[in-house]
Amino acid sequence: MTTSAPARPIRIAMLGCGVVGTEVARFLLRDAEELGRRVGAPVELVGIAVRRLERTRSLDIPSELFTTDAKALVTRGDLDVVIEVIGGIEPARELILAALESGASVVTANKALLAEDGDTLYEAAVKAERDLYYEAAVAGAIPIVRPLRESLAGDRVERVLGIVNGTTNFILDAMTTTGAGFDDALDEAQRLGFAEADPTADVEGFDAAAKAAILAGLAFHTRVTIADVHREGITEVTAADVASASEIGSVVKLLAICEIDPEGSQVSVRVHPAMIPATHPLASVRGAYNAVFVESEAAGQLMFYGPGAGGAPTASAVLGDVVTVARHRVDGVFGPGETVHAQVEVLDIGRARTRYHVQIDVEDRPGVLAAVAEAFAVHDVSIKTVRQEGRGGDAQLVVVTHEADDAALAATVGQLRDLEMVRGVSSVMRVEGVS
Ligand SMILES: NC(=O)c1ccc[n+]([C@@H]2O[C@H](COP(=O)([O-])OP(=O)(O)OC[C@H]3O[C@@H](n4cnc5c(N)ncnc54)[C@H](O)[C@@H]3O)[C@@H](O)[C@H]2O)c1
Ligand SMILES: N[C@@H](CCO)C(=O)O
Ligand code: NA
Repeated sequence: MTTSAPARPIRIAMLGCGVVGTEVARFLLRDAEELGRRVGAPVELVGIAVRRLERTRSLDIPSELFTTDAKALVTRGDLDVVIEVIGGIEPARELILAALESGASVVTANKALLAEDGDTLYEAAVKAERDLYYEAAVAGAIPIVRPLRESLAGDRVERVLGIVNGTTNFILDAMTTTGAGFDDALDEAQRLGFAEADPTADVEGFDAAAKAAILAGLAFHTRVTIADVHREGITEVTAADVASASEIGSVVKLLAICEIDPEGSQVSVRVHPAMIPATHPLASVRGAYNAVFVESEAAGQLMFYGPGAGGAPTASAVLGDVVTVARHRVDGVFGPGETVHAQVEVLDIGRARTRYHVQIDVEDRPGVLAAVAEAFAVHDVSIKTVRQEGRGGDAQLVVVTHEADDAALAATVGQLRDLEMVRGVSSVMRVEGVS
């Protein structure tokens, strides 16, 4: 009987040691022995690139691991895995490309880079015959990249609806629960540490748009970048919108929506606030949690739920990828890459179809309802329900439409605003998650 020689160690380097990196290093160092058993070879964290060494003193990580020369670390030539948790476009892109060229597989949490220029990275990984894994980039700890890329690879995904930004979900949830306006809810989110001092990327929907681009590419086997994603944030959502949603049995959520038409030739990828029925599974996603709701032909409806951010939860997703790509290195193989063969057109927002909730302040006199209904009719927008409430000499009309083109709805709203008996259109919001 012969016994095989012990496998050589898997050497891992990490770029960045911030919120996510600190937790990745902590678990990797603490659990190295157990992770090595799962991988089938010892795993060794051999270096961590940081911007400033002084900042590392307070961390419980051996000081000899740190370097400020990220380029030298990734090109040292003996690495199996490089973890990129710096974020942003450069130098992350340059370092990932250098790591792949030097023979390492890469695990990244960098949604911004993948959504802007994923192609360059995916192609470099294929050329280098190495892995590029990024479970942490979408919805943190929640397994969603791998389910789309592998588990659902034999099915036809029709729609993905995601709450993929915890900060905005926390704010909208607070507005729903307390009746607060956006500014007060944002202040509270910042005070509790759920929103950053500069909340732009979250509240303006940039973070969710990057994740939507990644999800759409995976779901529909095509290339989608952040430039293709229609984006609206939550800064314009008012307490009145939230109250109005509640009156129709709905809640307001910031959704990342990826849809394909039945012919499989056109996709819509968009991020905007929307009313969803309180009975929809996404409506019960509270606080800073994330969830991704997937509808596919054979599987039907699937929901993935959990913590979408935070150091330790995000480290869980990073380490899952590290174990997977390390196993591949031991076996001398690499995993499934991106499938981008589908020839689909990404629709302009004007051609996206959904339902709308429109709140119109009008004079309360004969002929007003008819004129309002006419404005919808001429643009081929069919009305599903109308509710009227008296307000002194004025009234408020709340119209919910059937499915219509976004451009047709915009033209309708334009015409309503021009009507002499209309005092204003106080809220326009899309309605999603209604079958
Ligand atoms: N924080 C989360 O909850 C979360 C969740 C999912 C994904 N992510 C992603 O993970 C990545 C890291 O996020 P984070 O929250 O840890 O950010 P962070 O700002 O806390 O950490 C990034 C670290 O990288 C360091 N850095 C910057 N440039 C560097 C360079 N040239 N060389 C070495 N180090 C450099 C910074 O000094 C900082 O310490 C980002 O891509 C982010 O989008 C974060
Ligand atoms: N800032 C993001 C976490 C990282 O993607 C959020 O609020 O969900
Ligand atoms: Na994830």
